[in-house]
Amino acid sequence: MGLYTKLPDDIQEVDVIVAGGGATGCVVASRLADADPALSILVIESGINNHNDPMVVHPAYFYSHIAPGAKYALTYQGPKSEHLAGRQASLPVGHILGGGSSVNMVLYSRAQRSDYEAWKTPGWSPDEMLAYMNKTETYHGPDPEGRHGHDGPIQISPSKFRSHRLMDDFMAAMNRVGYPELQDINKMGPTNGAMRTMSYIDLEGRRQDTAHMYLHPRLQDGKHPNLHVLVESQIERVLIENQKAVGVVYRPNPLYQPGGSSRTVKAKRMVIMNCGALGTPPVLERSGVGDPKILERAGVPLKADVPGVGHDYEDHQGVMYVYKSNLTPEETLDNFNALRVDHDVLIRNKDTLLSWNSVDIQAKLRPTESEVAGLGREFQEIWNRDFKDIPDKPMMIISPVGCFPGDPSTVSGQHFTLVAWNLYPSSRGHIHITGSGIDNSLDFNPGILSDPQGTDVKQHVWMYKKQLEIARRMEVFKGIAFDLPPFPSVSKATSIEASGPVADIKDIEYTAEDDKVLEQWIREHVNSIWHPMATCKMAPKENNGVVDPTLSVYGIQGLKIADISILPSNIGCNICNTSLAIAEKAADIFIQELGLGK
Ligand SMILES: Cc1cc2nc3c(=O)[nH]c(=O)nc-3n(C[C@H](O)[C@H](O)[C@H](O)COP(=O)(O)OP(=O)(O)OC[C@H]3O[C@@H](n4cnc5c(N)ncnc54)[C@H](O)[C@@H]3O)c2cc1C
Repeated sequence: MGLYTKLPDDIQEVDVIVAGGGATGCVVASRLADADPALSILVIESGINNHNDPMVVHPAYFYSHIAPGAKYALTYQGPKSEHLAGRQASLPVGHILGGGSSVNMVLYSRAQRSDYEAWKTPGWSPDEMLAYMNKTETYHGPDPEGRHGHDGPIQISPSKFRSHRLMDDFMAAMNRVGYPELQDINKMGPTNGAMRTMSYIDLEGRRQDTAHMYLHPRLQDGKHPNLHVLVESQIERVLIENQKAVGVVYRPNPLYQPGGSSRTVKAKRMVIMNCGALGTPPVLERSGVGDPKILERAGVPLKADVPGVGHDYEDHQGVMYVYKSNLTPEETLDNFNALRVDHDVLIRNKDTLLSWNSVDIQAKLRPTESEVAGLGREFQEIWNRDFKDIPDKPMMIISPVGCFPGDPSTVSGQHFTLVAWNLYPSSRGHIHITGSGIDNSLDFNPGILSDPQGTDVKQHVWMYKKQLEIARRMEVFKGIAFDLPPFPSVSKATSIEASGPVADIKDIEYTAEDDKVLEQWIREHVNSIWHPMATCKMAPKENNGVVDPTLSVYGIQGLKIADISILPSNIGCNICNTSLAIAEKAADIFIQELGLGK
């Protein structure tokens, strides 16, 4: 048992290898270890150990994880894209034990009932998934309808710090534009309104990543002698013999241990892929599992013809709208992010600010029928097909963020940001290998706004207008801090600031010409909102599926996937909750298949 940076020589073979120790990998390994302490399990994680790291434990450090050069994240960059006005989209993912759960924004957010219904997969219905969501959590919010878990390992609590003026003001502005406050938008019921957020933190305000909540306690309790965790080590490929996964080849990660050489570990019973939506497809392809054309181009011998690998990448796409405000430095995270306060003192004093992810409200919204009609015929068709008759399906999430989302030392004054992102874009991307080695570059294209009908950008046109109407009705609003789209000077769209009481503000009117300008501006500003998924879908093989409902990779025995890459289709939320539920469900499947715990 133990956590290693170098695997002891005597561990040459285990029962199960968990490839990737991120949000899902830590859950799967822990549940298998509980089911049978005699089962030998090896988790192999590319990043470093996260144990008690203050930058992990305190959610206020979130912005350091998405900043350029972030220590605990890997940034994937797409190609220059005409759909993004020649820009390259970039996307950080967790690269540390606990993966995304160690670096994410700790926002607790669940998918809609209709999301799981759309999967149409036996065993994965909304109610079956709800049981697994509940298994992960101990919910400290009001739960009159019994929709949450109350004895799981992950605590869900409100932040100990709130920016009250920003929070209450945003909620009041939401009401003014017609959206109600809801007690719980995460109960898998109808939603078209806003709630005060809950976070993946305990009552002390500490992050609840899956390494700290699942893995570390089992490594330390003396009851899981066969649970091993190797960090700072990259899986190069899965070893496949006679169409069966029999182990992995890994190497010390040169970022932390330069000059190391590759080594093989055998798995007697199962290899479980948990490298995430951008990590799992390249490992499969280097192992010979994927689209024969891509493998041939990369010089990898084919082991299983599974064309869906790395295909159909989905994500959420957002714009951050930054506003000047009359907030005080005590009401935003800017001083913290700009190191204008002494972090050691905050930590020593257990300051409540450390528990704050800067987001106090999350709203899931739908446009009205007349707003839909205003977005054109093509969008109306998408709406009629995908949204109209599914009333619990939101089109956007919007949240007020209590800080400047870049380097705050480059600006003066206090800001707030409205982050608005669309939930079910039609655009698709991909991630593939270009060569057989782990150091060969990846062909990654998130495909943002690349849908041929051009309706994703229309969603953003609606979101731009809606978020601006909300911002203008906030008492803390003191003008925009982003470059206004270059509307014609005579356009009414240039008159943002209104005089008089917020209750009297009228909506801005836009012309068709304004909308064209807006579309181009959105292409210049939109980016991924850090939710890569669906690159190894659970779906029939002929529909680009990679795994069946038991999470078995088509054509290879003993090879499973249990991370967010298996999502059959997009979900209307931040995606950690669904990742955790997938991991819990996966563990139950594997425990049964392995005949454990009998
Ligand atoms: C910046 C950011 C903010 C987010 N905010 C939120 C939020 O507020 N709320 C929410 O619900 N969700 C959020 N998410 C999403 C959520 O964290 C992810 O959906 C979740 O972590 C996915 O789990 P996973 O196990 O599939 O992948 P990951 O958690 O990414 O784990 C994959 C792991 O595999 C490792 N790995 C990859 N390749 C290899 C290899 N070859 N060998 C060995 N190890 C490898 C990685 O280092 C990583 O630790 C956020 C994500 C990010 C990146």
